Amino acid sequence: MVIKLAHLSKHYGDTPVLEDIDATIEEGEFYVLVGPSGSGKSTILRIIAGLIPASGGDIYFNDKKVTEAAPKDRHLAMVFQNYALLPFMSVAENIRFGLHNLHLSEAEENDRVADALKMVHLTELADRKPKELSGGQQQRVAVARAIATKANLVLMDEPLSNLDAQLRNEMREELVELHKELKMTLIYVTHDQTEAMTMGERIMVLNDHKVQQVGTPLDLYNHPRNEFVATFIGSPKMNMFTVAVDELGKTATLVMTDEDQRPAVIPLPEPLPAGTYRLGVRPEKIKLSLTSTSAYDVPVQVVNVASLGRASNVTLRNHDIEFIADVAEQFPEDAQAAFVTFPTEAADLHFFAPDTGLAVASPEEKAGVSHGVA
Ligand SMILES: Nc1ncnc2c1ncn2[C@@H]1O[C@H](COP(=O)(O)OP(=O)(O)OP(=O)(O)O)[C@@H](O)[C@H]1O
Repeated sequence: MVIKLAHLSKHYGDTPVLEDIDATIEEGEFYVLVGPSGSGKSTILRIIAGLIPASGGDIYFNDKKVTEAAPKDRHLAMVFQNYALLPFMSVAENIRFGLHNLHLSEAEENDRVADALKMVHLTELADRKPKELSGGQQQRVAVARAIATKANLVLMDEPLSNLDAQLRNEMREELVELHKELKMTLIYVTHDQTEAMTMGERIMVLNDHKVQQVGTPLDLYNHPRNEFVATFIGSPKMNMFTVAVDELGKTATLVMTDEDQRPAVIPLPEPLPAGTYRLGVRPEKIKLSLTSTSAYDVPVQVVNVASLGRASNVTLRNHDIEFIADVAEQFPEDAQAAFVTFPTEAADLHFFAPDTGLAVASPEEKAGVSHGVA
């Protein structure tokens, strides 16, 4: 099923919740809606399901307009955060209950329940009541109930958020596998960018009632089209600096309030018009060493070393600018001072206009390679 959202909007009274949302979700795609709390993700899902009306715009399923269609006529399945299992019914009965509206023969119902149970590895627990299951098992029942309907479109709203970290990881992998097997169109809501990045084939990033960017995980990571996406996607976050590009457009200097040390000057791989920019640099692109190694490195104070075992996230300060280097080694925890080298590859330097927050197009993008909005 191909889902199209055209100029979708929603407001409650004067309060806007969604503004002009455009998207095409392809047949069989695992499509993730991600954004901070209140950005309107669940509202989009509920409008697609027909549970709430849009204030404006249209929805199409395979080119058929369904904007006004009743939920039962949309033939989709939904998995909610709270699972919504019926407590007095067994696991099998809960799954069967989801088939009620499809008017299948009893034999067909039995087959679908058995198949769904097998797919989520719950055959053994078919006769248990939900309260006799762990959180992860309850989640599996909710997923089984959705897949037993064989709906071409499945909507999931933060389905893993009640699970502990390890179980959440396992369930992420299981859902990705299940989707590969069943190939239904899946629209998945999460506020967790890691979840979006690990699961989604394409991701819509929402903020401030609007679509910020749509792309594959690597599109968003490598080519964020604005400062919001740049800092929302990735962990630890992309570092943001205010820099001044010189008259010749050949260097960017970190703008600092305290001028008594040597400023950080970054040679630019490609010239930029002179002026003030916001510069984003991913923490793993900042080189850190205990001794000075080049004319371009910058002395920094070490504020904190967070050891992850195989890597360290090191918080650094230069004058009043704090930023993080993510180094693939165990950095000495007692280090007080170090030297950083900023990257010099164009791909690792993300420039944004300070007023609009929009990415300053690289020559590649000017040549027409797009990392589009919708
Ligand atoms: N019935 C309602 N009346 C008024 N405002 C509402 C109503 N339902 C939702 N909102 C508001 O709409 C905005 C978007 O809500 P929505 O649930 O879609 O956000 P979300 O991105 O899914 O957030 P979360 O991750 O917290 O669930 C919020 O600011 C919310 O307060």
